[in-house]
Amino acid sequence: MNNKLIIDKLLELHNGDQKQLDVILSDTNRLIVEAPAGYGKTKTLISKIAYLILTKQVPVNKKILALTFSVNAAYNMKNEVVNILPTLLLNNENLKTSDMEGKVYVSNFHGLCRRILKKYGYLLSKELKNIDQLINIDDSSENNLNKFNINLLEDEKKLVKDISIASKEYKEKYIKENYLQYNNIIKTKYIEKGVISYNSIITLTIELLNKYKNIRSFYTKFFPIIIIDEFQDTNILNWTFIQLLINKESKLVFLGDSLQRIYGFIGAIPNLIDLTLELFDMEYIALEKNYRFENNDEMLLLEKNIRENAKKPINPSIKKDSNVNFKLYKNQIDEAFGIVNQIRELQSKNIKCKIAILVKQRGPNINLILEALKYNDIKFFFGLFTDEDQRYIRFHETCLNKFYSIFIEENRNLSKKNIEFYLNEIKKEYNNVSDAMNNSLFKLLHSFLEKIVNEFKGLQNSDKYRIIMDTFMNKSLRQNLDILDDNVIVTTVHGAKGLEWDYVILPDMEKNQFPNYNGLCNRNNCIFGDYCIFSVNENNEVEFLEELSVFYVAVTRAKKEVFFTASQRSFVREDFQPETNISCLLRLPGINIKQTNETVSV
Ligand SMILES: Nc1ncnc2c1ncn2[C@@H]1O[C@H](COP(=O)(O)OP(=O)(O)OP(=O)(O)O)[C@@H](O)[C@H]1O
Repeated sequence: MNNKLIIDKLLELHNGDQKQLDVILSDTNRLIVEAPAGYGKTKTLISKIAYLILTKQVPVNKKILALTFSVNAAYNMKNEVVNILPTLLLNNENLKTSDMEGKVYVSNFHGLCRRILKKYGYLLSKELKNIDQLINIDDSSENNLNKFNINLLEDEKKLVKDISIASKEYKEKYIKENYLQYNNIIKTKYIEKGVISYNSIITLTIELLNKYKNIRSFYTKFFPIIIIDEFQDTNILNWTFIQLLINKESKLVFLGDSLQRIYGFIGAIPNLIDLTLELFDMEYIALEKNYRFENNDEMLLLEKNIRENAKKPINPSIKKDSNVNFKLYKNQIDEAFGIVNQIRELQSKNIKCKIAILVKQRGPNINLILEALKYNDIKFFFGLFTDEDQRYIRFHETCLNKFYSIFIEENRNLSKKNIEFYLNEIKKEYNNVSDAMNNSLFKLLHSFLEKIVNEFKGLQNSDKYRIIMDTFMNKSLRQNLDILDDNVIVTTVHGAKGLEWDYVILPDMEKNQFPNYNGLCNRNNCIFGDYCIFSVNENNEVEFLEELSVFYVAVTRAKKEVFFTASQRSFVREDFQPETNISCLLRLPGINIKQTNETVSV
């Protein structure tokens, strides 16, 4: 088919953005694309995949491997590739999109490893054939081991713990020297109890590919093109694994933003983009235009100034200050009611506007905010589950088991009737108990299944089943917050990654909260005083950048405006604490808080 026509269509779809086009059309074998939030990385990546397929750059019987960090992002990507293909095909009768969607395998790291183990894992342990039935646990917590009666000897316990620490602290040497021993523990003690750990899904795949060169060589050839989105979040296990699939001929495209590395605490490798540039002698393209804040000078300036602080933390070069909305309340009860007023004001201008209240972590203050929202009849979606939340984890296990028995074993299709039956069966498991958490989880599940049926129409049934089961296995329902019809959502910054709302409200902008105590505030270099003026130096720069990344991700979720709030007095365990200070993040160079002291009548 005529490449010129495709390129013209891509130019139109990308509004003539030459940098994005450079990425899409580039034929280099090694490419890194770096760009801040909202510069169109994902959009560009989708077009690149479509372009590679349409211009027949994916050999017969081979696939593009497109990996990302979250399951949801992976499947949205696949869906968008399927949707864009017909647009680019320009009614070319000879090419069918159904023939082409099979040319890309989209997944997250765990999904891909699980698939490889399902096929060939029996070479390491027979039971891995049934990997879908094994319960996935995080074995950094001894409680989880006890829960499944996994009895480890003292030295085994130590090894399990050290592997988890090594993966979080990117201790590559330790992992290379000890992962086989760790795998042996999994094979002999976990699997017989019907359990597998998240880390071992990767380490077992590493063992398999290292031991069986023919399998490794098969996958290396099967995936001649490897694309990784959100590359900055790759941890040492993922990185060790993916390098096994790369050979001299592999075409690599990695996209990311080093400032959005917010999974440092679970081991995302620092400076991975720089390391990889050197290691693979990659070509580098930076995208140049911010589309999320295209017509919003204030947000553009705020985003730019935060980045300047990340670029040169000690002496950032700031041309112009960004004025931000900040309200300081007497105490946290006032803050909660102040947030209610803020929402009312925004909704009075546009009742349908989308608002997110994002918190760094769950704490007493957010409960006050939830109470105030309820008291004032403001409808909201409760999305404060974390990946460690036992109820959240159990919900996914229930959904997976029921899905397996109803749709896989009984071979039912995803009809409206069957989905309704399935949802009712899940509710029955919960004795129809409806509290805030259950209601949210039911709603999330319902919306997620509706999305698969209505929006993912173009995908084959097998793909839809895989998306659903992968989502349950990865405990990823919360990554679907963006499809809810609720206008107000309360969630964590980590839960909001990759999503966007019209307005974002960030409460708790106080010392010990954001940044939190363990992150920065207990460091000697933080000068507590009337104001927390944080001075960055080489001893605290790493921690500073971790906090700044979370702050950056939180701020850039707002398309229109972000509102910061804080309280003078904090309300912890029903006791008032001494005066708090306003977060040092709000007094970074380049950020000017238009502070108003608010009093609220409750
Ligand atoms: N060339 C373009 N023309 C018009 N809109 C665009 C263009 N590129 C991106 N956009 C829009 O800008 C928004 C942000 O794009 P996208 O999500 O791809 O950015 P991103 O760099 O992946 O952001 P983040 O890092 O926050 O995930 C989307 O709504 C997208 O459709």
